[in-house]
Amino acid sequence: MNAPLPYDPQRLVHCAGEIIVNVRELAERGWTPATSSNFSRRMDDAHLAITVSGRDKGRLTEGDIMVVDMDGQPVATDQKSSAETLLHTQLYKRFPEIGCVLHTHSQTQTVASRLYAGAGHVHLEGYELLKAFAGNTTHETEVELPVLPNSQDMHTLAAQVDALLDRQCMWGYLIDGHGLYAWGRDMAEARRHLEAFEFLLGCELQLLSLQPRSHR
Ligand SMILES: CSC[C@@H](O)[C@@H](O)C(=O)COP(=O)(O)O
Ligand SMILES: [Zn+2]
Repeated sequence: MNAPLPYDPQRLVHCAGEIIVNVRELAERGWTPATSSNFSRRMDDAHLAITVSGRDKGRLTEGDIMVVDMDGQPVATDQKSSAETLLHTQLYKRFPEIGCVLHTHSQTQTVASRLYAGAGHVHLEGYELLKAFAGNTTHETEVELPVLPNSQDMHTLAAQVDALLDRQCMWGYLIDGHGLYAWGRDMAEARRHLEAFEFLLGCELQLLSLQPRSHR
């Protein structure tokens, strides 16, 4: 007889369904090219539902979502979770209120990460859409979106993220030449944050391209 699952299977069905529906829409916008990107949803205090590594994120089905514990270990499956699982679990472990982490590779995010890697952040100020970030109530505010150097070593990346989180409250970060991580208390909030970053980065890139070369 099989051992009982340490999580609620109905919760997995619910979380996987949310991931599949939302990620399909993000993929249709071209934000998950060539199997890139990864997505997760907190199931309970000890488990998250996360995409299996290497899958085409535009065609996810229930079999492409698996369960890992807060140390990133697969639970009741021999599938391999996202290569970037640690960047998800570190957020869930640190912030019990976080319920969803979304990582995408749109062209806007990738170009912005290259342009602002030297500065180490993208400064966003004066936009009405800054109110999309939880806690902001006016456009008269500033958000610094950090840009981290890329690494294939997840422990190096996670250490950089932890150092940033020690210093500032944030809802996302860019990785140079790579993409964007954004999160929130639930899927709707994480998606709102992701879409807001995408829109604001697009605005900044367009403003830059409209500036005369002498002012750049
Ligand atoms: C296809 S290249 C992108 C990957 O290296 C990685 O950055 C990524 O986002 C997807 O990795 P995955 O292991 O499928 O979660
Ligand atoms: Zn990635």
